[in-house]
Amino acid sequence: MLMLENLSRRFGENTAVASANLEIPDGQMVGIIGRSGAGKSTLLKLLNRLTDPSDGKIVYAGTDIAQLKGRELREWRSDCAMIFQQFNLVGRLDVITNVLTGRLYTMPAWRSMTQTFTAHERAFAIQALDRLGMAHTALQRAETLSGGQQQRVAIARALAQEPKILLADEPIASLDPMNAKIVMDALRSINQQDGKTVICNLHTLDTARNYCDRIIGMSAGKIVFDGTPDLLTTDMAREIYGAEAEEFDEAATSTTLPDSEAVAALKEAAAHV
Ligand SMILES: Nc1ncnc2c1ncn2[C@@H]1O[C@H](COP(=O)(O)OP(=O)(O)OP(=O)(O)O)[C@@H](O)[C@H]1O
Repeated sequence: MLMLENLSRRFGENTAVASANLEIPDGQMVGIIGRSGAGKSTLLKLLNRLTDPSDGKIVYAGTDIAQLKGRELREWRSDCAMIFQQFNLVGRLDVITNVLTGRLYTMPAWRSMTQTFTAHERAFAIQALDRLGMAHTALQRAETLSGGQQQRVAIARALAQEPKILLADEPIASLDPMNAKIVMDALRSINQQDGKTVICNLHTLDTARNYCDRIIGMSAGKIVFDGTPDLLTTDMAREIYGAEAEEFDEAATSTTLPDSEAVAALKEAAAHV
């Protein structure tokens, strides 16, 4: 169980995350939605301590994560793998080396400095790539892959960390719909087959509805919705996405497109607010 207790992060006068309280049981797939600037990325960064809280607690299995330092903090970051919108691979390195860097967290310091990997670690990395359908690219330079392929490698790298929790910050925002589906299917399968907690920031409401057990809506740093997808009403979506959502709704009623097509198109547009 991951618990946030009155967790806040301020940047000067600006409160990016305002007193967040959440309990996330192990094995849940959670989608965080909200407008640009709502505080979604900051919340994820707080979870793996890429940024430090101004106030409050993050508790996992009884440990206050906000207090960790040194080796314990490194171990937490290893338990809590992060996937980014821009993949963050090292382009000039081959795919397998990129995946193996996911193991660096778990190695003794001398081995991580020399970056020597055992046969077992290499086999593990290939297995992770194979799971994402990417084993055949193991020896290719990462920069030669498409965006969708790079994101699959980034997920394999996260798996190589053997994390307890997978955090994904807009994992499909740079991808076309087909690759977005492949990446979201992969995250859902890791969640369901391995029982890992997956928490992802998502721009598209539909994606959150289709893939997540639970949706958290943020607005101006606050959690304004927390529930199952079926509880997320149009009114609530409007509160989360603000005025723009209303404009999209109004446009939906005046469009000449057939209803279902119009709604789908508008939802897609609203998703990118
Ligand atoms: N390092 C920082 N320094 C100052 N302000 C920051 C910093 N990081 C985030 N903020 C501010 O905190 C607020 C929340 O930002 P955050 O990136 O968490 O939002 P978001 O919901 O993830 O937005 P987006 O969907 O555009 O990524 C914004 O007002 C942003 O300007």
